Formats: sequence, structure tokens, C-alpha cells
Amino acid sequence: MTKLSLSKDKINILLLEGVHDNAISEFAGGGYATVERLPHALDEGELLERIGSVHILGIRSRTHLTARVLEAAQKLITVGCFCIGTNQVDLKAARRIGVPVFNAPYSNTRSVAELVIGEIIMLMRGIFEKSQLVHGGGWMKSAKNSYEIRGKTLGIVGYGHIGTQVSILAEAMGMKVRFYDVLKKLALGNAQPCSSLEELLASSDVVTLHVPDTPQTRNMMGERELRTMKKGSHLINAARGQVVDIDALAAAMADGHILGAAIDVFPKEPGSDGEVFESPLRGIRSAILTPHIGGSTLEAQANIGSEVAQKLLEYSDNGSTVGAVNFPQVGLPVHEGCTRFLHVHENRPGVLRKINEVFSGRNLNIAAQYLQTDPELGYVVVDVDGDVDEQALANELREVEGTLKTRFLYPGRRGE
Ligand SMILES: NC(=O)c1ccc[n+]([C@@H]2O[C@H](COP(=O)([O-])OP(=O)(O)OC[C@H]3O[C@@H](n4cnc5c(N)ncnc54)[C@H](O)[C@@H]3O)[C@@H](O)[C@H]2O)c1
Ligand SMILES: O=C(O)[C@H](O)COP(=O)(O)O
Repeated sequence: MTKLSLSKDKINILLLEGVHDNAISEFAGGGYATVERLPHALDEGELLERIGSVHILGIRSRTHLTARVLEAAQKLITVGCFCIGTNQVDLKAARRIGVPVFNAPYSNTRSVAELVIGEIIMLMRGIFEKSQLVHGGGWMKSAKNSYEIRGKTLGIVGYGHIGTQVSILAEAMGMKVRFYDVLKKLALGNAQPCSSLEELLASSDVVTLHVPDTPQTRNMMGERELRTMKKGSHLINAARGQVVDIDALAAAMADGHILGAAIDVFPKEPGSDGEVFESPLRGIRSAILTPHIGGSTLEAQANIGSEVAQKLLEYSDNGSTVGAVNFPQVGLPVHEGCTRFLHVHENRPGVLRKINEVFSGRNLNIAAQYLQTDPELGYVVVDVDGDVDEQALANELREVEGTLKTRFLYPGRRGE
């Protein structure tokens, strides 16, 4: 189904999971006043009830946008993930309904890296266990299982934005760094690449995971991999919960093979703060468990609030898809005085010709045209001069076979 664009006061924006105030300010500054913000995630049933009237949706990592929800999103123009990860969105289903999805690929990178560095020291000194003991009135003044991190080996799995930040900081503190990545990566400082995951696991005192959630990374740390780690070593997971087989980790910690772990992400996470958290790791004293707060610093959230809201505004106002994670990338200059049509279609022969015939059939001058395609999807933006009957034109464009969505932006309305 195709949709026409609306005046900004009719565009309903729903922001979930406590998105930062900066997003609200950006939307207000862009002339969008109909913004509702909720502090928690919505489950599929709640989303199905609400999504039909939403034009712009903002989420974080806890809201799952399934194909079912997206297919019910009749008015949805775009989605913003106010975080790095986008695995919680069915990106293909979003493409099928012509909806680009944006995220903030770097804004919380440093926050995660700093947490990991802190955890390396806490784990290597057994601080968490000792602190719990002291809180309970106990006392355990001992150097057993306590080590400096200087000279120890940190193994980084996934040498991307976060992995490389951790690498630099760890080396600055005197650690040896090894990394494993499926892509060939430039080694920073004195970091050494490993040719296999096994090689990295068998040679590291601390292993930290920084891979995305993909079919290849699901349970990549299973029983075999955990047992390949050195006896008495430590594991940090601030990536995604499905990357580690949590039962196998609990077993490897119970018999002391893995001495300590710092886990920020879990296969099952509560949808809101009030819900009970269940995990086989609860009660294991040498496990530092945190509630998915790797990116939850005020600095990161403020940056993410601005960055993602700006991308959503750019798309809503101008049609720019630069930074979208599931869409052909089109960066557009503002073309004052023209009416702009956005057309998302299946990439098959003849669609563009039919679109152009709609314009030429009405004797309209195309002032500019921007097209990007990928193997399945085409996204074309057309600027038209002069008097345009937008409604009639949009109706005609909607009839072009293969159309997924079409919107138009009036002259002067952009950036108002
Ligand atoms: N705990 C948190 O709050 C938090 C915050 C931010 C990001 N994250 C998670 O951290 C992940 C990593 O973030 P990033 O910004 O560094 O991502 P990135 O895309 O920059 O880096 C990921 C790296 O993993 C590599 N990789 C992919 N599959 C792999 C595999 N099977 N084996 C080895 N390497 C593989 C990629 O080639 C890439 O270099 C995100 O996808 C997100 O899920 C968590
Ligand atoms: O993907 C991310 O950026 C992290 O997992 C953080 O997600 P959050 O915004 O839900 O804390």
C-alpha cells in the first residue's frame, strides 16, 4: 500500500524505551510537535494495537519489530533505532513495506569500551566477589586469584568499532592484545590478529566479545569454545545475549574452568525495569551481571538522541536515506521551489520507465532525479517544476506495478 505525505502536525511520532530529551528537541526544532514518549518497550500485542497510527517510530534494543508488526504499520514512514544494534528489527520486512531504518553506529562505542576496561580489572582482581562478601559482613584479605592486568593477554572477538577502542585502551594499560574477526582488519598498535577463534580462546587470559547478532554468531561461544578457553580465564560479553550459550557458561563457571565473567546482555532480557530477571548465572558470585547498560551513559544517550532524530528528520523532510541500514543510500540537496516525489519500488525492469511516463504524460518537467537500487529494491526521488496536482499524480504513481510506497513533499514545506 502506498501512502501520501502529511503536514508535520499530522505526523505521529512514538518514541519507546526512554529515548533522550535531545530527540524531542530535534523534532520540535524541525516543526514536529506530535511526539509521544514512553519509558518502556512494547511487546508485539501492544505494538499491533498502536502501530497503525504511527508515522515515525523510535526504539532501542528491547522492542522487537517483527514482520507481523511491520505489515500492520499502514502509515509508517521510517524507524529509528536509538542504539547501535538493529537485530531487533526485521529489516527485510521493513524494506518490503518501503520503510528505511536508521541507527547510531558510533555514539555509544566509547561507553561500552570503558565498561569493558573496568570489568577486566574487576575480574582479574575478583573484586565483585570480595565486595559482596564485605557487604555481608565478611572479610577475605587474600591475593589468591588476583592479578595485575599488565602483561596479560586480552582476546577480542570482533575487531570493529568497539573492539578496536577496547584494543587501544587495553594496550595503553600494558595488556597484550590479540583479536579475531571474520574480515581482514588493520591491527592497531601492537595488537596481533589470530587466524582462528580457537587460537584466540586458547591463548587469552580475558576474552571479550564484540560481534553483532547474526546467524553465524548465535551460540558462537558454546561448550566447546568455553572449554577451549584457558582454565582460570575470564569472559566478557557486552555484545548480544545469543552469542553465548548461557547454560554452558554457567556450567563452566560452576566447575571453575571459567573463573569470572562480566555479562551485560542475555538471551532473555526483561522488557521493563519492573520485570523479574531470570538466568542460570544468577547467584554465581564471580559473575558480574549488568542490565544491558553498556551504552547507557548520559553522554552516549544524549548523542544518540540527536543523531538518530536528525537522520529521521532528514528522511521525513528531504527523503535522504544516508545512514539507513536496510535501504539504498540517496543523499539529496534541498531543491527549493520543486515538488519532490519519493518512490520506493521492487527493482525489476520497466518500473522506472513507467514512473517517468507518469510525469511525461502530464507534461511535467523533471528538474532532478536521484536513483539508487540494490538487487531487490529501487528508491527514486523526483523533483518536479511548476504546478502539480500532487493528489492525482500520487494516485497514478501508486498504480505503477511494483510500487511499495510513494510520498510527496510540497515546495516550502521541507524544513519548515
Ligand atoms: N551492551 C551494549 O549496551 C551494547 C552497546 C553497543 C553495541 N553493542 C553490541 O556490540 C556489537 C558490536 O558493536 P560494534 O559497533 O563494534 O560493531 P561493528 O560492526 O563495528 O563490529 C563488529 C565486528 O564483528 C565482526 N564480526 C562479525 N561476525 C563475526 C564473526 N562471526 N566472528 C568474528 N567477527 C565477526 C565484524 O567483521 C566487525 O568487525 C553490536 O552489534 C551490538 O550488538 C552492545
Ligand atoms: O545496540 C546497542 O547500542 C546496545 O545494545 C544498547 O542498546 P540500548 O539502547 O537498548 O541500551
